[in-house]
Amino acid sequence: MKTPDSTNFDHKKPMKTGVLLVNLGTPTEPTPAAVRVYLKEFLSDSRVVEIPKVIWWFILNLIILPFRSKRSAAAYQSIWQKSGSPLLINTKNLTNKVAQKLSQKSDQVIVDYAMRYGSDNMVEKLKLMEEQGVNKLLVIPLYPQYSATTTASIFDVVGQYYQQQRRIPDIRFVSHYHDNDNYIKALVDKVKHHWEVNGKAEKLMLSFHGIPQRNWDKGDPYACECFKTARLVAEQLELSSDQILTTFQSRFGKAQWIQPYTEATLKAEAAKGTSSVQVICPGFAVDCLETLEEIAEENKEYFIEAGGQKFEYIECLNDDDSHVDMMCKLIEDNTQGW
Ligand SMILES: C=CC1=C(C)c2cc3[nH]c(cc4nc(cc5[nH]c(cc1n2)c(C)c5CCC(=O)O)C(CCC(=O)O)=C4C)c(C)c3C=C
Ligand SMILES: [Fe+2]
Ligand SMILES: [Fe+2]
Repeated sequence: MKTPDSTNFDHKKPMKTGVLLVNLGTPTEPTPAAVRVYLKEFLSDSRVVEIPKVIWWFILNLIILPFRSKRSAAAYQSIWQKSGSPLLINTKNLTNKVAQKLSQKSDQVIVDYAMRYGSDNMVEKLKLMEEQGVNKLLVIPLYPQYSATTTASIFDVVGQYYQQQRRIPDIRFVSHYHDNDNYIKALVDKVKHHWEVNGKAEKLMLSFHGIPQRNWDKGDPYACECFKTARLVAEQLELSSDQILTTFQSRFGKAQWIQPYTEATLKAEAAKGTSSVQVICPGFAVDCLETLEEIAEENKEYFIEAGGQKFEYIECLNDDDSHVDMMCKLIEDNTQGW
């Protein structure tokens, strides 16, 4: 029993700041069984699919999971690396470099990554923070543009976790960084570097992951933030409106998603005589299935089959120095006063 005389108070323990970089998550293996487990958790999140639970349960379990797990597993197999899923590898690499850079300034900051779905989940990592004596916590979803489907879902887990805890740290949450100067500059520099090495294509496409049009109509600011990112990048690259294409990929299901669609735009551009495009995906902090397979493989094929000559994919910021620097600055800005 603790009393005012107890000697086991922890007032003298060092105060640690924890930084959790959170990404979507990925299957543990590129097999239909592992992809099924991952998709089931992901697509059962009511932030991701807003269809009433009972109806969605039947659609998900009887139609989507049996077919999609096989199809997606084949896609994952085409990009899988020796040490695992690109999304996981790239997220770990970025985190390690950010941790390394921040450790040069302070030994009281702990940086880790977590995944919203699947392994390395957020609860596990939040517990680990607590065990290491973190009493100030900064959570950064690795989504530059806010969406309820992604960012808010991460917030939900933080809320649910601390609902079960007696002791809650100081908590800060970065809900977006779509117009952050250093993020825009990192994208601009990435494109400029690509131009220096490969020359300039006729058009630069900025392809973002889509969301349902209904979500936008109901107030999700995601599309507006994507268009703002694209506008800022185009301005700094001094591209005119006919040299830049802002599009949305990864449509899921039959409902209308935000447009223009990446696939339809590439086909239309090729058909009207555009011979070369370069594509970058600024909504993804690191390369993953949606960029390496869907854009660099599948959409490249659509463009070339429709008559295009040259299609170049420009990688995500991944663990580039510019990305590490911008993340460190974002962390410093958001831990002011701690
Ligand atoms: C970048 C932001 C993302 C938003 C917004 C987003 C919304 C969203 N996604 C789906 C359905 C799927 N997405 C899938 C993969 C996937 N999605 C994102 C990011 C966003 N999703 C990433 C980074 C990835 C890649 C994961 C990896 O392992 O590399 C998939 C799984 C793959 C597949 O079967 O195609 C699905 C399904 C919905 C429905 C949605 C918004 C409503
Ligand atoms: Fe997605
Ligand atoms: Fe996809």
